[in-house]
Amino acid sequence: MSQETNPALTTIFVEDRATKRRLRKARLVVSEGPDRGKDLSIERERITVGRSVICDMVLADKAVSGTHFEVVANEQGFLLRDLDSTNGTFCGASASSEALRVREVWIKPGATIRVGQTQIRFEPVQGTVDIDLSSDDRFFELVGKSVRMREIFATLAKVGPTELTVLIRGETGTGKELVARAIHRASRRTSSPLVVQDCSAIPKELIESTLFGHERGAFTGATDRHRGSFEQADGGTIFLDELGELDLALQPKLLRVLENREIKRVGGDRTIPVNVRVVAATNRDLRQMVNEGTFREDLYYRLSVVQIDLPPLRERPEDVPLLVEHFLADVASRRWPGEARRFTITTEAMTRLQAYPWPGNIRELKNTVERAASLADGTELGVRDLLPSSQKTPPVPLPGGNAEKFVEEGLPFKEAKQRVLDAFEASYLKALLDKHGGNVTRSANAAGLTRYHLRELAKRYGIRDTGE
Ligand SMILES: Nc1ncnc2c1ncn2[C@@H]1O[C@H](COP(=O)(O)OP(=O)(O)OP(=O)(O)O)[C@@H](O)[C@H]1O
Repeated sequence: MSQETNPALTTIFVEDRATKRRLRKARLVVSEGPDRGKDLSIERERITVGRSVICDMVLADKAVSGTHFEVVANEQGFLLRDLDSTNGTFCGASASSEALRVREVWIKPGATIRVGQTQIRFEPVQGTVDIDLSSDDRFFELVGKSVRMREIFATLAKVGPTELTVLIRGETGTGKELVARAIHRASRRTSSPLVVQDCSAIPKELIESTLFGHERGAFTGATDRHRGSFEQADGGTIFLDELGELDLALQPKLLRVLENREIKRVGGDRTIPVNVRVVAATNRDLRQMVNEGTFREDLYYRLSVVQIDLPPLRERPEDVPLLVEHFLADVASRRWPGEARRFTITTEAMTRLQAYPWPGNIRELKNTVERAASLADGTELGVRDLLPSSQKTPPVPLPGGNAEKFVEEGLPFKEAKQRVLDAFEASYLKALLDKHGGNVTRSANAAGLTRYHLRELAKRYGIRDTGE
């Protein structure tokens, strides 16, 4: 992958402090194909092109996938990334040169992109777009000083007080629930309830009645009338966590609530109006699921009015010191209430924490720091105290048998489940890739995963593949 030197995003500093980001404008122009003449100005950090209405540039070409490719602007340039399209994305320096099928490539002005029967030119445009950064290092309970987090804080400050539906995307432990809480607290709904509903934690047959409630006698065991999460959240906010796990059959019902703001209890025929703001989160790429037909396009369209992409902690190590300080102060105030005693941490230990990739993100960092501080004899923490849990303890053996241990340790359900899942995903992927000689295409086919999803997982667990 050859790299462009001209950054698409530049950070502007005032006296050592990043104050805003500047995006170099560019545009995509369709030069051949059914949509000839269509163009899209790139004025955001990420744009998607494909046949689906959820895309920023919608193409009519039948040989183009639902979400075909994206262009991401960052400090290195504009990155073109194929989104696991069926017919591939091809790129050449100009229309006449031989185009190469690409998975990820830095594109330069004048580059020609071919998808299906369509040819698109990538062109520079005069001018820039300024992206605001918050001047604060926190937003309600969220802490972070990195440019990416302060950009998110600025967005949250803007969308919080509105009624807009928000979709939060991020790996596990990146703070999606905390973002949802912050949105609720920044809204005018803050004196009404925030109802948190983890869609992956409810058995399939109960999800409809959990969300929308049921009438007495609606099904065996429904001895009383039950108000669902939407009714409970009336006047407030509902946070639908792990939305990617929501059964396809239930998705039209959720869509109806978003469109009409009314629900029907299971076993009832009365429509009940609900005044609820919806914030949803997922650790999956829902665009990809739309492409695969496992997530409804119209529902995604409704949900993604505002999208917040939470970066993994390994991409913002500059946030680690502030987070560590925040968690240590928390433990100190619990351990020595009313006293000024504080924990400190050696420079070497902090450097190690910043260098570690944190697959469990902030949740893992928080647990590591809190455990070390709770067990420490003194107030200075060194490298030995702070070895991340995953480096200290042997990998968790697969399910069964361990549940009692988790409970005994007082591990929250979510975290215990995550540990087992992580261990499973890592060993499954490793075995899968080993079996297929590191070949991604064959491994993905054998496991019924998309190449894109498989590569994302491999990246997360630091498992090497051949890239084929
Ligand atoms: N920016 C942050 N500042 C302070 N604490 C944070 C931040 N982000 C996450 N945390 C803490 O890390 C833990 C995990 O956060 P949270 O539950 O919001 O993550 P999540 O993305 O919703 O995880 P999952 O996908 O597993 O549901 C929580 O204890 C939360 O308080």
